[in-house]
Amino acid sequence: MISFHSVEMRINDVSIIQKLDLQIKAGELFVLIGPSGCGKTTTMKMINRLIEPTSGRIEINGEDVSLADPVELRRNIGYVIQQIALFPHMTIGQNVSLVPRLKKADQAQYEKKVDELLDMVGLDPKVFKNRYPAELSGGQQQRVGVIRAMAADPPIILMDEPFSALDPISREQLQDEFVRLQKTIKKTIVFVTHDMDEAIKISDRICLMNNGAVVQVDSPEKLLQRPANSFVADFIGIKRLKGAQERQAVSSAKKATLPRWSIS
Ligand SMILES: Nc1ncnc2c1ncn2[C@@H]1O[C@H](COP(=O)(O)OP(=O)(O)OP(=O)(O)O)[C@@H](O)[C@H]1O
Repeated sequence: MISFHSVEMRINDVSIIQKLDLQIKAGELFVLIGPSGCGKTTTMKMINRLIEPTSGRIEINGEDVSLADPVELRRNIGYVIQQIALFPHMTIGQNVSLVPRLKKADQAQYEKKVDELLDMVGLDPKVFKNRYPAELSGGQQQRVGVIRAMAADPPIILMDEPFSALDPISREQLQDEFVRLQKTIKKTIVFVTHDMDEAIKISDRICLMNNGAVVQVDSPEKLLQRPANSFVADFIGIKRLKGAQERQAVSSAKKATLPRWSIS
């Protein structure tokens, strides 16, 4: 369990995060969503100490993270960001197994693990394990980034808009694979997104933030059925409408670029 106790973050006297109290349960997929600049990334980065709070306390299983060695802490917390940076001179297999190798895990065991992980996200290990990142599409690289964060089997994974650089169709595919994967691995995942449909599809609970504060934390069903106030209702409505419009625009553009004879 990750818990925030009256956590505040200020930069030059400007309040970025205001008295945040949050409990993220072990094994849940917890989404942080809210308008741009509301403090989602800051909240997430305080968990692995990439950002330090000005006051308050964050605990992981009752241990104060401010007392943990940051390097050791990050070794046990997977981290996936929007622009996955794979090492270009390493094969996909080497990229995925980097952390277990650094942790001196058993060679044969992690070879097997890499194959299993590649399989889980629909990348045939026989085809992809020995390829280099430049030989993969953006969506395939993003899949590798997701499983790389899982290779060392960390109990917690932080994901900051991991699918947002993808086109809507690849994004939906990867979301489906991710939901299936999480059902098997049951990690504690904190996931930042701008996409309300994505949040509804993948999450156990959604935390909607505004101006550095939590507005509502609930299951997707409850959030949709019982928004706490008009800000929540408006946010859900506007975000879902925009998402639908974006998907429609991409699908129309794809149709327009297909040869005439392939349109049924
Ligand atoms: N180093 C910094 N110096 C000054 N202000 C900062 C700094 N880092 C973040 N901020 C401000 O803190 C606020 C929260 O930023 P944060 O990146 O956490 O928001 P976010 O909700 O993740 O935004 P987005 O959805 O646009 O990525 C923003 O107003 C941002 O401008």
